[in-house]
Amino acid sequence: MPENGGDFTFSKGSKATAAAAALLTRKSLPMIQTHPKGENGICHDDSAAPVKAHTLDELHSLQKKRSTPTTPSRELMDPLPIPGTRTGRWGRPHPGWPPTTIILHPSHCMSDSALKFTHVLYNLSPAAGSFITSTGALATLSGAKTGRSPRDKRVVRDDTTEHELWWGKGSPNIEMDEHAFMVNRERAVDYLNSLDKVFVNDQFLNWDSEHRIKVRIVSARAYHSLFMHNMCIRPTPQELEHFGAPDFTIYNAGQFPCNRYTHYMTSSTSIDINLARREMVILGTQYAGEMKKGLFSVMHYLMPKRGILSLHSGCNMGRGGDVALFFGLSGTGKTTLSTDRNRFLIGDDEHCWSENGVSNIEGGCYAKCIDLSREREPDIWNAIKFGTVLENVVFDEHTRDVDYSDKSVTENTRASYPIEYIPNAKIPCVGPQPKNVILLACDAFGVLPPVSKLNLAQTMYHFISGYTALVAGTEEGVKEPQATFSACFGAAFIMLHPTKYAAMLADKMQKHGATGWLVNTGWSGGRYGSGSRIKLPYTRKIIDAIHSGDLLKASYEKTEVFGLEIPAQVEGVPTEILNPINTWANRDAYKETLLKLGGLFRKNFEVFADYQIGEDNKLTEEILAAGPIF
Ligand SMILES: Nc1ncnc2c1ncn2[C@@H]1O[C@H](COP(=O)(O)OP(=O)(O)OP(=O)(O)O)[C@@H](O)[C@H]1O
Ligand SMILES: O=C([O-])CC(=O)C(=O)O
Ligand SMILES: [Ca+2]
Ligand SMILES: [Mn+2]
Repeated sequence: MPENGGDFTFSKGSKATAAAAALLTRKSLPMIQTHPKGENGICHDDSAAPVKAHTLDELHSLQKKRSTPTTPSRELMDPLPIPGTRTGRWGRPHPGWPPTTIILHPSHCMSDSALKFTHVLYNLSPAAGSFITSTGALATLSGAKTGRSPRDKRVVRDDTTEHELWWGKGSPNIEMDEHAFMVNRERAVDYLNSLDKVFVNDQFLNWDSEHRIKVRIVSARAYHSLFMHNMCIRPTPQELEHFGAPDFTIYNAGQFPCNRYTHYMTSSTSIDINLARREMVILGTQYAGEMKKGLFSVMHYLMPKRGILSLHSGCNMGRGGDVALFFGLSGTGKTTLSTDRNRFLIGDDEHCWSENGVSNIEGGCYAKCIDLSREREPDIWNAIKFGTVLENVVFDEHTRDVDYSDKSVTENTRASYPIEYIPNAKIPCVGPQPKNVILLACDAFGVLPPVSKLNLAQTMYHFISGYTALVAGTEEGVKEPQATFSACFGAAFIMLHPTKYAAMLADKMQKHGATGWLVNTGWSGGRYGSGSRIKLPYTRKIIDAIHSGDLLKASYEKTEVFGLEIPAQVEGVPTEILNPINTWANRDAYKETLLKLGGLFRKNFEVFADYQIGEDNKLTEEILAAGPIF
C-alpha cells in the first residue's frame, strides 16, 4: 500500500482514465485513481486536462484534418522516415560514441537486452520525426498525456533530502525510497535497451558559464530528442568533444509504464528524481515538458545551494540594458510578453538570478500556440519552421497547414524552438541585474486591475501566493473561474520551502532596487462569461510603460480590499479600464466577486502565516499585512 497515495481505489472506468490507460498500455488495464480534486474551489494542480481521444487511432485522426488535395504529392503524405544516421549538425560523436551495447545498464550480464545491439542516435540534427507541416515544423503527438502529471512526480527521500527539501502538505515532492527508484530505473533502462534505437542528447543548462550544468537525456522517441535539442543549450562540436561525464542524466522510457504494484506507485505514470544519484526516470508519459520541468526542479535544488535564485519567469532586456522578469503560472503570458519586437529576449520560462545578474537556464522556448496569430505574435509565428517541434496541433492532412484554433487534441498545444529562432534573442542569454519584476496573473474573476505598482511587501505577498485563475475553456459546464495558487509562481517545480526562495527574491530586489508590478492578463469588464480577456495590445502598452519608466512617474490611487496602486493613465490604454470597478455593469457583483477572491487569497495564505521570511521578522509581518484587508 503506498504510503503517500492515501485513499485510492481501482477505477470502474471513467471514459477519460480508461482511454488514458488504453493509450498507454494498449490494453484496458484498470487504472488506479489518485487524489481527488482540491477543496474550496482552489486548485493546486496546473496540469492539463486528459487527451480528447479514446483510442490511438482516434488520437491520430484528431491530429489530421482532411481536405481535398490540390496537387497530390506522395512524399508529403507519408510520414518521414526516421533517419538512421548517427551524426548530425551538433552530432559529431566524441571518441567512444556511439557505444554498441548501450551504456545504460551495466549491471545484468546475462540477458537478451545485454546481448542486444541498440542503435544509439547521438545528438541528432532536427531531421528526425513524424510529420512535417507546411512551414517545415515537426508535428507530433505526445500520446495520452498532453500536460505534466504533478501527482506522479516523486523525489527520493534519503538522509540528506529529508532535511533539505520541502515535504508534506503543499509540497510538490512526493516521496519514494531509493529501492523503488531503482526498480523504476531498471524498468526504464530495460525498456530502452529492448529498443532498436535510443536517442542520446548531451547538452548544457544555464548560460552563466560559472554555473553551467551538463545533462544527458536518453529517450525512446526522436521527438523527445529534438525537443531537448531545442530546449537545452546546444554544445558546440568542440564542447561536445570534451563533454565528459554528465552532471545529471534522464532516462525517459516515454509510453512504457511503471509497474503499478511497485511500492509508492499510484498510477502507471511516474517521474522520479534521485538527487544523490543525479538521475531522473520517466515512465508512462510522453509529454516532453516533463523533461524540461524535471530539470528545472533539479535547478531549483542546485542553484539555491550556491546562493542563486531559480525563477519560473520570462526575461528580456531593453536597448538601454534594463532587464525585466515576467513571473506567472502557465498561460499567464511569460512567453508572449517576453517575446517583444522592441526588446532582446533573454528567455521565456526558466532563469537564474545571481550576483552576476540574470541568465537563462535553457536554450529554447516552449510557447503555447492555441489561437496563435501572425498579427498578434509575429515572432513566435515565424519561429515555427524547420527544427521546431509542434506538439498536439491539428493540421490539414493534404496542405499540412496548421489550424492553431483547433483544440481537438488539447488546449495545451505547444511549439518548441531554439531561442535563436527569435530574431532579437540576446545570445549569450544573460543580462545585468533586473530593474522590473512583473508578476502576471490571468484573473478570470475580472477584479484585479490591468496593472498595479507593488511595494516590496506586496510583491512578496503575491510572489508567495502565486495566483492565477483560468477557465478550462473546453470543459462543458465550467462557468466558475478556478483560482489556482502556486507558491513562487511555480510550486510544481520548487524543491525547498517557498519561503527560502521568497527570502532570496526580497533580498535581491532590495539590493538592486527592482520595482514590483502586478499585471492582470485576464478578464476585464466582468468575470469569465460576462467580461472579456484584456486585449493583448493593451497589455503590451502597459508593459511598454513599465519598461520605459513612464509608469513609475504616473499618479496613483489605491484600491479597496487588495490595496493595489493603480495608475491614473497609461499611454495607449483606455483610462476607463484601469480601475476594474469602472468596467463592470453591476457594481455589487464586482464587490461580491472582489471579496470572494480576497477570501480565496486569505485562505490560501493561512499556511504561510507561521513562517518567517528572511532573517528579519519585520519583513514577515509586512508581508502578512500586504494581503487583502476587509
Ligand atoms: N492580454 C494578454 N496578455 C498575455 N497573453 C494573452 C493576452 N490575451 C491572450 N493571451 C494569450 O495567452 C497565452 C499566454 O501564454 P504564454 O505562452 O505566454 O504562457 P506562459 O506564461 O509562458 O506559460 P507556460 O509557463 O505554460 O509556458 C497566449 O496564448 C496569448 O496569446
Ligand atoms: O512545463 C510545461 O509543461 C509547460 C510550462 O512551461 C508550464 O506549465 O509552466
Ligand atoms: Ca512559456
Ligand atoms: Mn513554464
